[in-house]
Amino acid sequence: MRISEDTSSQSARMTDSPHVYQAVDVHPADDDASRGTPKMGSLPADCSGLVWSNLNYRVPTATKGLRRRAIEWRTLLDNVSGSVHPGEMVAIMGSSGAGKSTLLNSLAARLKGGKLDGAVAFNGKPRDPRLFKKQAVYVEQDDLMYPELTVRETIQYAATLKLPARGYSKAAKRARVEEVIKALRLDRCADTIIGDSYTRGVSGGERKRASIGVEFVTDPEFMFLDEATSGLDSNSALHVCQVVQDLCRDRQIGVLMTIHQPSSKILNLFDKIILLCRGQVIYSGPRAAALSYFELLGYHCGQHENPADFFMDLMTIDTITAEALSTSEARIEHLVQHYRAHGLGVSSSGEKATIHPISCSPNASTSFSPNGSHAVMPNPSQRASALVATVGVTPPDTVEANDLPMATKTNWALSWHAEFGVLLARCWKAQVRAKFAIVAMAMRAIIMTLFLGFTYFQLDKDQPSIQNRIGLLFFVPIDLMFDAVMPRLLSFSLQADIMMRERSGGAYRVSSFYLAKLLTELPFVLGFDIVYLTGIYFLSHLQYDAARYFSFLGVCLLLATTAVSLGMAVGAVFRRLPLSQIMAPLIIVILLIFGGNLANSATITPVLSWIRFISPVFYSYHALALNEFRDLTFSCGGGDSEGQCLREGAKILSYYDLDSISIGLCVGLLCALLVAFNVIGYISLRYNFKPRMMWI
Ligand SMILES: Nc1ncnc2c1ncn2[C@@H]1O[C@H](COP(=O)(O)OP(=O)(O)OP(=O)(O)O)[C@@H](O)[C@H]1O
Repeated sequence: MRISEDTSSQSARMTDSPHVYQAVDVHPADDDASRGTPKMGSLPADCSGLVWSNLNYRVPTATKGLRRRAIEWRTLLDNVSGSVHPGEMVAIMGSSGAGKSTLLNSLAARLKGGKLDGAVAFNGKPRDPRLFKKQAVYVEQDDLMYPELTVRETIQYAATLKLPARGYSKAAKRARVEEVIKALRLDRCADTIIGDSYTRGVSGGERKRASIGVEFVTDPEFMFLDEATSGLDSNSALHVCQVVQDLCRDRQIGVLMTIHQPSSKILNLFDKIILLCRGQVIYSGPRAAALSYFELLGYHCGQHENPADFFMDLMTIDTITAEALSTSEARIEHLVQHYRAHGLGVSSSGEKATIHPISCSPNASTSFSPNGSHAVMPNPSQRASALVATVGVTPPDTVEANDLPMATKTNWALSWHAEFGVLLARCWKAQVRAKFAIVAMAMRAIIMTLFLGFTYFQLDKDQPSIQNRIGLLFFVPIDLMFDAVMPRLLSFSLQADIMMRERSGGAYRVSSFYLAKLLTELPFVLGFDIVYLTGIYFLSHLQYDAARYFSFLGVCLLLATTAVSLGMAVGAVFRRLPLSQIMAPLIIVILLIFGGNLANSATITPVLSWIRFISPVFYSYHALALNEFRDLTFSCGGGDSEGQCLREGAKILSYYDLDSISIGLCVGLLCALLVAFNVIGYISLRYNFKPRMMWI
């Protein structure tokens, strides 16, 4: 690439030479003709596809001074305009940090925070949040899917949950899944599990195509893809892009994707490219015309050079030396300014004509002049006004989709019961296939049974056995708490992220997901707990009495259920796995300090002593102790000369301050905590995992 020319001489050439402009008159006749699109000058009434104008996005970056809080704003998108029409595949390119994802997210209404303004239209109208969520799908960079499910099952569940029951019978949904599998060339791996870093599943390219299939199954009109080729080898990347191109052409859907340094083969698949540098456009137009455009500005792409590398070099800010830095900054400034001032060039007749990004016809110049003559959109604000005037886009205030009144929300594809059934089946399938987790739970149950059972083996009814019983009955609730809470965090985090992605397309309700998740966690936890609790009950020789055994089991299982709910609540409240993994043990430790054994509640400051009332350990420990010690008599061994022997169970309970509440009350309050934790978990899941959408 030769980009070392003096930019002032380039400017001079650009502005002085009419020949240059003639050559840059990039109206690919074949493109227009083949698509039968209207020519410039006659803006079609139906401006199909996605059109945006003058997007500006700023984020607050810093506050200055100790007293005065002055917010600094950083501009991430600066007057960005463009369009993607049906059947068109468009790439957003730029170096790292150029703003590619920011632009993609702003168009997909997925930005979080900051200030966005400008105008966006879809099919000639402002985007309707409830419709756009269905019309346009977003394939995220991280392919979040259940690792235990096969490709076919993954796409099938997406179809079942997202395609409306009215209009799609079960057979029609199955047929649609097979169609998608075929279109994405996933036949060979359709029955292979997705897999993850622990379990081998499909390849990276297949995984990406499966992830596209999950979104494409709803037959969208538009597809956003974020870095669809990242992490893939060149062949897989090409394959993914070819598949996307086929979908785009066959279904006439618009495709906008961010891409990092594509190979020349991949680049050639795109109809248009948008080159971004520091949030500013240096080129937006037909891919085929880009090299001529830069050529005429004095930047030559070598014959054997990959054009994508050439574009990347053009956009790279060279920070190696001060001189290189100023040269590259000057080059970029010049490219930005030229693009803003002239668009892509002027017509061969000498009139200025822009192939303007907010064109309503693919690759055609846009003119808003009524007589149809070529005209330039002189400046960004005029372009925005023109878009407003011609396609009726009035930038509304930013709203969040979930803040819309109920009446305007999207209808759910399935009834609550049907949705719950599908989610329950999916969660259950994923749970039973997580063999590693099941084996680990079984091992834990066996090890703890043997360890505790033989530590407290066949307790007598003498004085030392009082301490052992107390220790065992306090330890069991602690162990159940850790065992129920900690493993829940990881699976909850992954599945809640999947839920958020699915809900951003309006797939299902939070309540059905939450209940399905809770109910699929319980059978394994409670099943292994029954084995473990029964083992230690009989090995340690707690009271051999059916009623007492079932009370022991009942209280412990209620505690385990409460703890599973606590685990889900912690995962939902703290949102991020690393944070919830730190907070969960902290919360458990606090609850066990106030569990009634380690600290005497009478001596604790009232500021803290209330914590025992929200501690499931406190209630379960009390209930288990009451269940065991009531009516039990202990021997005093060598006599009771000091009068310190504790003979009756009632006295022992009183001595340890365990007789203040009844078993019934403990059970009732444990149930209250169970409900409270689930309410907290559900509300937090609803708000912390809410897909935040920013509409303009
Ligand atoms: N919310 C935010 N607050 C502050 N800066 C942000 C925010 N979001 C993005 N940025 C910054 O904006 C710039 C553009 O980010 P963006 O993720 O769009 O870049 P990108 O071109 O997609 O980069 P990459 O290819 O490395 O993913 C980056 O410098 C990034 O640090």
